[in-house]
Amino acid sequence: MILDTVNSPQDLKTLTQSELLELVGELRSEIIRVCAQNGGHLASSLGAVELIVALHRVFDSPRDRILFDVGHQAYAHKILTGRKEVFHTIRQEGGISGFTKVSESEHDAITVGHASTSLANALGMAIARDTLGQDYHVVAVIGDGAFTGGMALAAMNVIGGQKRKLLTILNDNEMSISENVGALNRYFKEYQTRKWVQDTQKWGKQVLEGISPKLFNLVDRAKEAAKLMLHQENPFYAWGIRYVGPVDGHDLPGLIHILEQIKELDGPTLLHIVTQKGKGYGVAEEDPIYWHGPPGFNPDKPEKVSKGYSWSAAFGDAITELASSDPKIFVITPAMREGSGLVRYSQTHPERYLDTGIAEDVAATVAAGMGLRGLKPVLAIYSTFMQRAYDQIIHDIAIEKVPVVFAVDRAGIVGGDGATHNGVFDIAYLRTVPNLQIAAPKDAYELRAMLKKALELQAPIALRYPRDSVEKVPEGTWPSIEWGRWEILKEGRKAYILSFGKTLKYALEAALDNPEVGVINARFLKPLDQEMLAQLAQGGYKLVTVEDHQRMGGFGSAVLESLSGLGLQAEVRVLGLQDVFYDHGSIARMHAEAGIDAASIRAALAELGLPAQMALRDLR
Ligand SMILES: Cc1ncc(C[n+]2csc(CCOP(=O)(O)OP(=O)(O)O)c2C)c(N)n1
Ligand SMILES: CC(=O)[C@@H](O)[C@H](O)COP(=O)(O)O
Ligand SMILES: [Mg+2]
Repeated sequence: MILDTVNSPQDLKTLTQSELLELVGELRSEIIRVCAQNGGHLASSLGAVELIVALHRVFDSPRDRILFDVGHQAYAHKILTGRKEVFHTIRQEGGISGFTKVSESEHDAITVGHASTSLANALGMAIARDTLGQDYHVVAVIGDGAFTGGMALAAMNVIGGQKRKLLTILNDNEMSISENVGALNRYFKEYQTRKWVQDTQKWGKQVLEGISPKLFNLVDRAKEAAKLMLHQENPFYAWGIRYVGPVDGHDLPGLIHILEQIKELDGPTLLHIVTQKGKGYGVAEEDPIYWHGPPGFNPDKPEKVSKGYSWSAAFGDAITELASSDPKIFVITPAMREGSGLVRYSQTHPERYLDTGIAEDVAATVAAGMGLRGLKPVLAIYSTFMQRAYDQIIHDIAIEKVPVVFAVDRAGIVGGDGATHNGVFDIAYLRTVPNLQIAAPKDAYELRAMLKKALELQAPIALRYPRDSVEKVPEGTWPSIEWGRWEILKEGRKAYILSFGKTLKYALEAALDNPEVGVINARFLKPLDQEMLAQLAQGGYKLVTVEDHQRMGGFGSAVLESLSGLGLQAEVRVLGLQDVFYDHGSIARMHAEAGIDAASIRAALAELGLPAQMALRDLR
């Protein structure tokens, strides 16, 4: 195995071309083997293997900074940069991250997981390099999906204006998680099919063979001048960025050659490479959507597995049904059709469905525009990605109470994706926004009831639910709900656990067999059910609040603030996530570590003088 001899990128420098090609195959096998075990971002990583080998052959990491947007395509980079022995631990508890992470390796230039940040980061590094009088290369690798993000496009604008030496590699596989969308995607597709583009590529390749970097510079300038006439409408030229491409991103010798040439060029350059998502693994090439981030599978007999009935599916089914009888409903996703459970909706109501690409900010403001003009927009968005739309939520939606319903998925700790993807800030950042209501259903029945009612109320309302499975509800079931009222799930004589959503199960478990302790489904997080809260305080009940969200600024804080506002006192324990970032790993274990699981609730109750009546349970 060539891979056995490669312990750092330096080891690539001495390999022959055929050894490098062999290495590409070995890397693919290793990526497939480990993704089969752990799950992971398979298709994206398979598509970037040649590029990563070429980059480490030509550039000199960690001196040169190589930035991977999202970081989900960088598995080969991890293996080649000293992590092959631990690669099998990727995304596992205590193992390496599924994305690049500065604290994990000196070769990881940025900590990432959210899309479209690489270019601004790269520009910052280029500015730091120039300001400090240093000399190294900065290379940003960004996918066509991540390129649809406003951050990437706005950074391009600054990069073009700055004219600093910086290489952007656009890894174009025509896919985001689902098919990529938008005008640039259309442009690139069409651009590649033009005969003169293909001819110039061939010509360019021939001319480039065997010429010195100096001469290349001259040829490049001449070519550039010629191209400028042809490429009149090329957006990169308009931005003042040298465009090279499109080139075959799986032609390793070709890539190495072109990178060696481009490396010498001054100013900002964009290399456009064309790759295939899932390259080298039949099933992933055929269905890169499923194999974007599959759970574990049998590598010899790769089959799709059902991930069970998820909250996302429950939302998707409910909104599909609702939209069938309400022509004003319009659903928006920022590039998360599959993850948000919207495949069925997008097929049933294609005329009332919009994928904005990775542009959460735009998605929120598009929803605002729709809401202002008579539609009932529903923005399906992951809690973690909604962070990108905070200003829009305040400025474009909340101030004027524009009726936008937010279906906030992946709320809480998410597991394998780790700190960048945990949806643990949304209550804190949303509850400070006036006019915005927040609710969290306990099951799919409540989700349906809340969604229907939220659309009737015509107000900005966020419904949050976790990355989890949920019991399916028969079609046509539309329970009603008393809006704003909490629900007593179990009566208690001395204390109540207030919780909602996923952590209700811990609350029920902790209160089981303990007649002193009751459980309340505190499903309305803003506004809180002040009436019930006042009754609890006035009744002298002790309270424990539990949430799968940061303790600071979350639901428990809201309870304390409300009590203070009501001029009431109660003995309260607030259980929530600690003031730290939670990495990838087992959700249950992290809940235990954070102190929000059933055992932690019991401990909090014991502190309040309500020890669990374990004897009863243990006797059974
Ligand atoms: C801000 C943000 N929104 C959404 C996502 C979810 N997401 C992760 S990868 C991806 C698609 C990226 O497509 P591309 O950059 O072309 O990479 P590919 O998977 O095709 O290699 C999306 C939408 C994210 N990581 N960050
Ligand atoms: C890299 C990225 O952001 C997505 O691929 C994400 O990992 C999807 O998460 P889910 O699996 O929860 O949809
Ligand atoms: Mg792509």
